[in-house]
Amino acid sequence: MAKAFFVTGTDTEVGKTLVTTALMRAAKEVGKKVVGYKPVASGCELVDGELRNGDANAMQREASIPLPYAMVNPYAFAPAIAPHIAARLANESIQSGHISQGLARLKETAADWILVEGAGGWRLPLDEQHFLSDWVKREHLPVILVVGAKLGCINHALLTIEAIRRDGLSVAGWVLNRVDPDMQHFQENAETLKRLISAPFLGELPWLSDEEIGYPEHFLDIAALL
Ligand SMILES: Nc1ncnc2c1ncn2[C@@H]1O[C@H](COP(=O)(O)OP(=O)(O)OP(=O)(O)O)[C@@H](O)[C@H]1O
Ligand SMILES: C[C@H](N)[C@H](N)CCCCCC(=O)O
Ligand SMILES: [Mg+2]
Repeated sequence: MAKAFFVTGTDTEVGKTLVTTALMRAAKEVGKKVVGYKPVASGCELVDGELRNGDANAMQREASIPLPYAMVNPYAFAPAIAPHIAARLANESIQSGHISQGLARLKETAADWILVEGAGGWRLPLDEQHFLSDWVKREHLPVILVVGAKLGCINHALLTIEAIRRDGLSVAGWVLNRVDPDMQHFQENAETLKRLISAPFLGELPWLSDEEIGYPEHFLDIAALL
């Protein structure tokens, strides 16, 4: 039976995709078959008549098993805006049942691990009544938190962890990602986060150059997830 993890972040653009693909690569290095799932994506381009998202493309590329695009990303919206607004503009509704069906199909593959990347942060609306976190709750997925190291991230990280746990879910691990190379007192902030976060620390990604960004898995230790 495949093990699925949900990757969330302290915000949008904090490195969820970079970390998700790094986790996929790290899992493959220890012999796991891994696939990725991006249930809801906004910010997509039309390719051969199908809307495609960069995050989902990257996860499709890293998968151990070749998958059709729609299996990786069932909900794709063109504008790079909050997905529930993009859905409304497209006269579509995001159904959590359909997202569950997609996950169930991935569980039927030979994958050992399924890495599910959220959109935005933890409390991401699907419509005016539902959140993506409700779906994660329903699926009982352990959560991996990506903390984008920038001023304000301590508060965002602690509140996100509080919310995940109040939702009855576990924080399987967290990653510190240096999204801002110019952050002042990075080390002191990192020490504070490590002291205050009581969940397995999976590693720290430095600000990566164009050459290094292809190998982000070397900064992670996935032992706590195995
Ligand atoms: N450690 C890093 N070093 C260099 N560039 C980084 C690093 N982390 C993230 N980036 C870059 O920052 C951008 C945002 O990262 P990423 O797309 O992984 O964020 P995200 O949280 O998945 O965003 P979204 O909410 O849109 O899904 C990307 O261009 C990525 O390559
Ligand atoms: C387009 C962007 N990169 C993300 N995929 C969507 C982020 C939505 C955030 C919604 C919110 O919480 O305000
Ligand atoms: Mg992403």
